[in-house]
Amino acid sequence: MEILDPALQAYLEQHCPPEPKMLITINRETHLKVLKANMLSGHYQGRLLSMLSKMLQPKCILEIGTYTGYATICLAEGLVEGGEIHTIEVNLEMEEMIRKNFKNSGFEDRIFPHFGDAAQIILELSDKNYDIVFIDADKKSNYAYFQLIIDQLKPGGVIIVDNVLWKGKVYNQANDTDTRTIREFNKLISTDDRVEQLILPVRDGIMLIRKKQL
Ligand SMILES: C[S@@+](CC[C@H](N)C(=O)[O-])C[C@H]1O[C@@H](n2cnc3c(N)ncnc32)[C@H](O)[C@@H]1O
Repeated sequence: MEILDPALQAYLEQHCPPEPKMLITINRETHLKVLKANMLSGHYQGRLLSMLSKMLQPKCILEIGTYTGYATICLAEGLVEGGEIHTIEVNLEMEEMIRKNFKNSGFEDRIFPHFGDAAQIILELSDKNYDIVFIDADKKSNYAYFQLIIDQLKPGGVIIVDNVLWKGKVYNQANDTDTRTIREFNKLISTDDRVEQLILPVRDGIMLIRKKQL
């Protein structure tokens, strides 16, 4: 899932804050016990999520796609006093590990895990107003999630979307369904007047989407 030169990636990791101990444990355990461990955000991207969260000082965050909870904890690091993060995971087999990781994270009282299909659970959380939304689940639903949550995103709030460069395929000749879907998503966002957006060439491509102030 890397588009960057591995030597550059290693250099970036050497020059960012160290990975907290708890996250090293989750990272290692995910690689040992869970399939598709490359889905986990990892050290550098995790520190980016943490830094963005600390800069935005969110009161309420939504994450779509919990996996083993690594990014949830990174995002929780920036919550203001009394803030909360809701995170949604469809794979019920992950529940035990997710709950254990949150219990050990030091943020247990602020993290609210939800288990089920994101499209349904987003509707159940319709009373929330978000400062940050991290979209990192089934990529084909990215635009549906964007449409579902945009009205609940506060003006100035930020949506972070993972994997928007799709291993570099979006800007190459690739024409498979997944690549076309992500290309279309990137295009739709770049022509939406409600937001301004920027793609960062981090890991597999991170899009920052900021909702304009009214
Ligand atoms: C890329 S992983 C998330 C990684 C995590 N955000 C991190 O950075 O460590 C994607 C997760 O989304 C979950 N997922 C896929 N489709 C979903 C859906 N419709 N609703 C909720 N979760 C979904 C998958 O089961 C998987 O655990």
